[in-house]
Amino acid sequence: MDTVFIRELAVDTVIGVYDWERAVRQTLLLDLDMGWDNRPAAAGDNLQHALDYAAVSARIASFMDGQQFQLIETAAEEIAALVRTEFGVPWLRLRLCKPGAVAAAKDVGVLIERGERP
Ligand SMILES: Nc1nc2c(c(=O)[nH]1)N=C([C@H](O)[C@@H](O)CO)CN2
Repeated sequence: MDTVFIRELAVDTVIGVYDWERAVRQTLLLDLDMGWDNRPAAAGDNLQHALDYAAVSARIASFMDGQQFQLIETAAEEIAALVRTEFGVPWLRLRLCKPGAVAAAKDVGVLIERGERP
């Protein structure tokens, strides 16, 4: 199984458990590794057989634009389900970061793996 990946995708959304967070938009950063067989796309040099990272990125950004999750755990779970269902991704690893959430930390977030890696 090959991988198609996205690094540091910035998505703006309403996210957080505190009152002030319900009234602002914040930026999350997302790293995504997606299992995919890249050989058919390479053999035909054809995007139609590829997992289109641009389409995945745009869909995630559009989805998160309209959400108001409290926890990044929930956001990560929903993004993972969307990518697996809509793009037919059998396995993924998603790292969702909320930079600045803890002033003394460089970064905080969650890392999840969903699906089976063939
Ligand atoms: N495991 C988590 N811990 C915390 C979250 C979260 O989403 N998952 N969120 C917050 C607050 O919203 C925080 O980001 C505000 O700075 C606290 N802990």
